[in-house]
Amino acid sequence: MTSTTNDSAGGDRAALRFVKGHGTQNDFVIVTDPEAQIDLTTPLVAALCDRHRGIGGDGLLRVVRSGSLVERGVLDALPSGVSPEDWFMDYRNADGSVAEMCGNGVRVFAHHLRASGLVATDEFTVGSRAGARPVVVHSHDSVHADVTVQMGPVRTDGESMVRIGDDVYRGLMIDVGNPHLACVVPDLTAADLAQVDFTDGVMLEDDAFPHGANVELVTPAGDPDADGRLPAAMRVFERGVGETRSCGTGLVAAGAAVLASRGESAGTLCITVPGGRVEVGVGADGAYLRGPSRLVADGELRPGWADLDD
Ligand SMILES: N[C@@H](CCC[C@H](N)C(=O)O)C(=O)O
Repeated sequence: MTSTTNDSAGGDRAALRFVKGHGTQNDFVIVTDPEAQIDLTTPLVAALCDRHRGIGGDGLLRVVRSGSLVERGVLDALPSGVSPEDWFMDYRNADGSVAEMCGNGVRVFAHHLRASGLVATDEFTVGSRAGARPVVVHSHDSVHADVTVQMGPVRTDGESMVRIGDDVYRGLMIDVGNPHLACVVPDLTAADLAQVDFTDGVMLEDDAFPHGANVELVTPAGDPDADGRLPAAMRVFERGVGETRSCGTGLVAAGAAVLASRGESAGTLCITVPGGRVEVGVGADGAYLRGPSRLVADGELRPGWADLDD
């Protein structure tokens, strides 16, 4: 990539290359910055992810060497299991806020590493703020990939409620590296789920999530398929973004919540979201997420693109 320095949202004075990709239509702007030279300010990220004045995306993935983030003071220390030479997914939400993990993001990130030649093997580790995330790239070309991510531990921390419009839903507070409220609503058909109106956002219980949370509504959708996977349908409202068409960590939280609603702690699910379908596995050793990645475009931002005052 062309290196650039950004002193503010409007301070870029060199062309900035990017790749655009998505995982089940959870879409990302990908910026390769191995030595962490870009000052990823909140306004800069928000402008890049803005669908009107920037490229547009649910989030931004910076491709950076883990050790560089520590050297530059972006991270205080390497997260658990992450080596300085590992590629690190420095994830930001569309509003510019930092999040610990992004499951769909890791699939797209791994695809980009593999397709661009930054990584030459199909199995490697991606660093994230939530820790190391081993990946397997089952197949890939320059546009398509099929990727499994080991998503680490899934922790349930009790129950809480959320108001969405006039309705209140109860769910499990689940940590998948980032916080979720996963609400299983068994009597909601897939058609009812599609009608839920997120226009006014979601209202979480006071003090339940000091750093906010992502909210999933999930409905079990019948008997296991021929591979023993439980079908389910999910919609999600993401912290720092709004409603998205998919959320990988949310899919894992939803899968764990569906299993818990059946009195089970392990199993596999095939979950449909507005943007596609993924496989989720939950077990004593942690969870995995398997699904597609698409890289759709390469581009270059023009110097001065982010000037906000004209
Ligand atoms: N879309 C992501 C989750 C991104 C972070 C989330 N919005 C948060 O703030 O925790 C995924 O695929 O997991």
